[in-house]
Amino acid sequence: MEAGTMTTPEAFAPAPIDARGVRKAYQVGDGFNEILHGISLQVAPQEMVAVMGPSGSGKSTLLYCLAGLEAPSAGEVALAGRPLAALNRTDLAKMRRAEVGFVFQSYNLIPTLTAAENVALPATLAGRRPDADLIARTLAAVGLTERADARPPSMSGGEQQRVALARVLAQQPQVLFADEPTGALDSRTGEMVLAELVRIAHEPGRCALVVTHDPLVAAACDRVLFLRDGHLVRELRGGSPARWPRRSPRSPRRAEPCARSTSRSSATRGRPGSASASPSS
Ligand SMILES: Nc1ncnc2c1ncn2[C@@H]1O[C@H](COP(=O)(O)OP(=O)(O)OP(=O)(O)O)[C@@H](O)[C@H]1O
Repeated sequence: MEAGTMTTPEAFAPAPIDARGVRKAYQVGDGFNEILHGISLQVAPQEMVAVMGPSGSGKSTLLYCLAGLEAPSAGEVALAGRPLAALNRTDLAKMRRAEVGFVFQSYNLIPTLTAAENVALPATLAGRRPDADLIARTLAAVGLTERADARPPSMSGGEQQRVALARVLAQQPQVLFADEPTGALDSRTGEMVLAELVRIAHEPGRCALVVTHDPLVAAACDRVLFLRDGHLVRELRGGSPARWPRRSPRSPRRAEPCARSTSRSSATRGRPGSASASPSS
């Protein structure tokens, strides 16, 4: 298998997440530093895929490019069959609100809204009347019925993460992206969140891509992709820790220069915790 290319069997097509030759470069001084060197991957309907790799290998950058939160420097990304490059800002934002859910380590909750109002937010932003029954059901699914009227500053990190998850459940997105979704949680809450992610990802017409360092999260996924130095270097099915590589995969060949590049600042970067990671973006 050529480094940087991961394919899904034909039987799974069409893929709700479809990336071809994705490159991402940042301006550094007078030059560019390419972080992703031509990544191709597909995630099939009802599939949950983990992306693992060393710190700095480009996992979050990849997730942000796939989710439409950052524009690739080159290559193509299609979500739910729609090429992102063909969408203007408004349509991209609309599509993200309607079809894409985000679960990040920091929860992007609005502190002045109650848990229930935060869960209702994607519907409110999309101009729909929130479905009170659905909101109650999703809060119950994450064990937060009693906290529906609480506001995020009065909630624990685990509770906030579960509100964020309930918001995604209520949104019922076709494509779910998660960045270290259990990273800040105690093991019991982490297991609950993971179980919900697995359940959502395996519903008809849905899928999930999860960036994680956590072997338990990866083990719950259908496939694990390993990223190293901006290349996809290995793919394992079944997510079984017993079959993971004990040594780091061999470094791939050097990247070719990228076709075009973009710069960004941390202010515009949609890192977890920043506004651009919110469902309102
Ligand atoms: N705005 C930016 N400008 C320039 N370089 C950046 C920017 N954001 C990230 N990088 C660089 O891109 C590389 C990959 O970062 P990224 O956060 O995607 O890695 P990661 O695999 O998710 O790491 P971690 O596991 O530590 O979160 C790093 O070298 C990082 O310094």
